[in-house]
Amino acid sequence: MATRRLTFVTGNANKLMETKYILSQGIPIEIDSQDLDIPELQGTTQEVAIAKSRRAAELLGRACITEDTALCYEAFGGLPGPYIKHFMKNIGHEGLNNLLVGFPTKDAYALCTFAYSAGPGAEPILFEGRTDGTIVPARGPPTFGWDAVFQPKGFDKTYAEMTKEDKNVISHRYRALDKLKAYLSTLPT
Ligand SMILES: O=c1nc[nH]c2c1ncn2[C@H]1C[C@H](O)[C@@H](COP(=O)(O)OP(=O)(O)OP(=O)(O)O)O1
Ligand SMILES: [Mg+2]
Repeated sequence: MATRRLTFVTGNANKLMETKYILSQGIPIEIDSQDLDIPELQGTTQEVAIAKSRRAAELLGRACITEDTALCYEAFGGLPGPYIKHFMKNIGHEGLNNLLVGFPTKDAYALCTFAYSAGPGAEPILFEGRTDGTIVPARGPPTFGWDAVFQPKGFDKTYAEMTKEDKNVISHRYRALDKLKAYLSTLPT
């Protein structure tokens, strides 16, 4: 099978690393990356993902993938959702816990939305992956975003405490990439 090449438009080195790792397990594909400054709109996770994909393909001038990660609190009807980056930056792990003081449920889900664009003007195609979990006081290395405060359901470790092999077979990103992989394998290389 010929190796497919695809550009991942992202400024996040950890996302890129996990994505390369997960995709390398399935299909012959080479991912390069471009860090383009793309404004992220407000809206649903799908609206945010579609707008980013469209703009990335326009700027790049060819096919690409983009990815948006949301962290959705059940107690807040899915917020912070796609705005988690700003919450994380401004209030940190402790703040992400403190938000939930007084709320009956600490349940949250991580939602990954990959978007594939065949090129400028093409309609983006979305691939979503969701992992359910709970928000807990930080445990594990603070290397990647909110990994230390998210404990997936059925595990006694946070994402940050898990090995990459373990996180990358149950994560929101893995589940979305599983669908993207299946789609890519239907396209000509
Ligand atoms: O598996 C993850 N485990 C923990 N934290 C994570 C994960 N995946 C994304 N994150 C963080 C990064 C950022 O604070 C926010 C998503 O924001 P998001 O706009 O999608 O990412 P970004 O701006 O860093 O990179 P990009 O250039 O691809 O938009 O959640
Ligand atoms: Mg971003």
